[in-house]
Amino acid sequence: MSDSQKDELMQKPISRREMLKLGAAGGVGLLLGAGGITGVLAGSGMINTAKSTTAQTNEEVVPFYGKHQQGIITPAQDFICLGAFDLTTSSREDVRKLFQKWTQAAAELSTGAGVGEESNNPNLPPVDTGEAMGLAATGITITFGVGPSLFDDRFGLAGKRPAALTDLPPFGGDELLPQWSGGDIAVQVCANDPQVAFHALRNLTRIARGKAVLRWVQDGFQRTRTADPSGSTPRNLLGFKDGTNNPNVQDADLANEVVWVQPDDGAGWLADGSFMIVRRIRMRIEVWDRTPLNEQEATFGRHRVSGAPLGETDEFATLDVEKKDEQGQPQIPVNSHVALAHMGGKVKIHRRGYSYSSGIDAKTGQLDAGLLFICFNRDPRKQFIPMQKALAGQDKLNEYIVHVGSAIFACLPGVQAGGYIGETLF
Ligand SMILES: C=CC1=C(C)c2cc3[nH]c(cc4nc(cc5[nH]c(cc1n2)c(C)c5CCC(=O)O)C(CCC(=O)O)=C4C)c(C)c3C=C
Ligand SMILES: [Fe+2]
Repeated sequence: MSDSQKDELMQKPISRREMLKLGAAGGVGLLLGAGGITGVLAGSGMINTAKSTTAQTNEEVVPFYGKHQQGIITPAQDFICLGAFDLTTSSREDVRKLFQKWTQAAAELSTGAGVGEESNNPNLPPVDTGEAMGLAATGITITFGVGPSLFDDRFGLAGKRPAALTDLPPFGGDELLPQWSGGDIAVQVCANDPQVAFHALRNLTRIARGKAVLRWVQDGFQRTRTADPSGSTPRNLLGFKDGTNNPNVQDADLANEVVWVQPDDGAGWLADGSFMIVRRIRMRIEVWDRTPLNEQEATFGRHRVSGAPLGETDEFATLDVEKKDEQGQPQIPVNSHVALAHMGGKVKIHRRGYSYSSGIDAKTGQLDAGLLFICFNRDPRKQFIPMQKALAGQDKLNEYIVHVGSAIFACLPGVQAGGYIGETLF
């Protein structure tokens, strides 16, 4: 096995079954040397021999350490728990220490373990909160980002603010609420189990006590892999397949073009990181549910059942916004969501959003549900912002949605074992 094959193997989420198959074929021995399968699984975090708060077996472990943070181009897990924090300290050293502690905890949590050493001291609160005890890692990823406000005058970091970490401009139709917007730091936890995801954010919040407090938290979900083992494109709460024409960011060249900040982009410390945009977009579900099918399809520019562009039958058929029907009219309405978001094929973003459902609006009795839109891009000034400007102006979908929350974060580069997230900044 070549070094690059080994690297690729170590970066990929790998199931316990796959690891056992590899072991049987002798591949694991070759890869990791002596120690046997138990050593391999312990080393990979698939079973934890050191802590009693851990899972017995972990079906999927995504390695925490690497060139990039996980949770950005990692195929989306079933659940998200996204928290934005405000710092309560004004000491840069405190912030650095917080990131060091968070890095250690996140690396532990990523293996399916609890945080810290269990003390069993009856006179002290347990170190880990315990609700994930015995649960598998379920592909958990924890991703850290910093917002524009971190670069104000509190920490002496103003000179390091990347120009691309700009405050998002107001867009037409925005009805943003402060309780769903902004934040000094974002912690995105994704996992294939909601309790595993919640546990991680809760324990990271606990670690931050005295240094940072939660500003807002939003949970989200997709259909689970149990409901759709084939892993076809998930549907959003308006019933349409959502994610079909995402760029293939497993292609390293495309990911470098669309997602990853490059060393000469202007902020060297952020190279291999990415910009995350979060928009909490509420759907006017009750209005949509009274809308005829042909109108719904014209709104997106795609067929509801197949997900194909209008006039086509295959979900992955090329989106040709120039194509005319028999009457010489555009086959895909020019004000449809995809016609506008396509941006002539010249501007791309990597979308990684989740549906959310947060009860009802007490004033109207209507559902507070929609899309926790998340995208990653290399430079929001050239990607997300012009795209959202185009959508805010004309998108037919605007009749059925309203943006109520907004945030932008610079997701820090990945780290190797021994380092800490944010080491190039603090
Ligand atoms: C500014 C970026 C975008 C926002 C905000 C946004 C909101 C939003 N989108 C949907 C549902 C769908 N979006 C689809 C495609 C699509 N959307 C964007 C960007 C934003 N969407 C892009 C770049 C694309 C791809 C365009 C292309 O080149 O084809 C689709 C179609 C299927 C797909 O390709 O994913 C759906 C469905 C909702 C419901 C929503 C706000 C609530
Ligand atoms: Fe969209």
